[in-house]
Amino acid sequence: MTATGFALRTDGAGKRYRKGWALRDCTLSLPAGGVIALVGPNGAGKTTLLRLVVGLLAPSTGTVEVLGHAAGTPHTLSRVGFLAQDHPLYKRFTVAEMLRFGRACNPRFDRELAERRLATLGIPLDRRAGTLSGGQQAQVALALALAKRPDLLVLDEPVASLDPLARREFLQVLMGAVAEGGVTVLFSSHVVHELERVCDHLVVLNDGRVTLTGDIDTLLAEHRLLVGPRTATDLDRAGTVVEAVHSDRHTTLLVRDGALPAAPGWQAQPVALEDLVLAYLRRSSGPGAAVTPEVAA
Ligand SMILES: Nc1ncnc2c1ncn2[C@@H]1O[C@H](COP(=O)(O)OP(=O)(O)OP(=O)(O)O)[C@@H](O)[C@H]1O
Repeated sequence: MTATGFALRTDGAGKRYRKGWALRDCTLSLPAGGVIALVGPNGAGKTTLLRLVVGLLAPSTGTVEVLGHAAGTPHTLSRVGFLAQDHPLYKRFTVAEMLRFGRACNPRFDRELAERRLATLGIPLDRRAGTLSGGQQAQVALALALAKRPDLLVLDEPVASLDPLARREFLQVLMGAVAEGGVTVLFSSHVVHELERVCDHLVVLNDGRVTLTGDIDTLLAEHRLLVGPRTATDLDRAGTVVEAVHSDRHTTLLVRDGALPAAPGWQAQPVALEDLVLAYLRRSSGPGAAVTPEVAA
């Protein structure tokens, strides 16, 4: 646990490259413990945010606090593990050599733990990393990162290049490590439909801005799909309309904290996490809000 109980707190954090802003006005409070998913399309700013968290970049504006201390300071560096995109490994090293290397670089490195994990997965220690499958390389990189016994483990799109089976196995190992306790996981992903099963918190980024964040169960409880006749007259009780979709005969509203409209013919349905994320992404990508003039009027 941290002094503040937060794994990550940012306040107005932004990062500007020469070309422009990659991340703007990012304010987050994410609790320690559990799994946090960072979701967004290509170029949304996910890698930039993760690099600020692990101290590889300094913010241009605002602050980034990790485990109760400023990111990138000695307090945090030894307690944060980072697995970059494509799980970079020294391809000519054997797995055993990489474990020795990890031990030499990190005083907290738990080599026995890594060896146990790799034995369970049937990954031989005498194989060179370059000869392992993509899924096995990802598992070796994860075992190395977990052996550092970090309080916060940050993974940049760890499953993007893996097939569905390898992805599932990777996430299982990750969840097992979280269940053993002591580590908060922050990872970025494009694969939204698997997140509900494995994540506790969600951050959605689009075009460098946070468009949605919160506890996943709470977000799903707060949002509903309201389906009714297309020509609705009483929508004033529909709460905050995140998105409105019209077919010839029906209107479907994704609402936050919204009661069913009083007009006849309306039904409420739960929303799936993937649909929720996609609606917020469409909303923040579009020219303004998703509430069409027809419905908002
Ligand atoms: N070193 C850099 N110099 C200049 N611009 C950069 C640099 N790194 C990222 N950017 C720009 O910042 C924006 C956000 O990039 P970032 O890599 O953080 O997004 P991302 O969400 O991780 O994307 P992806 O899913 O494609 O990896 C993009 O417009 C990108 O072109």
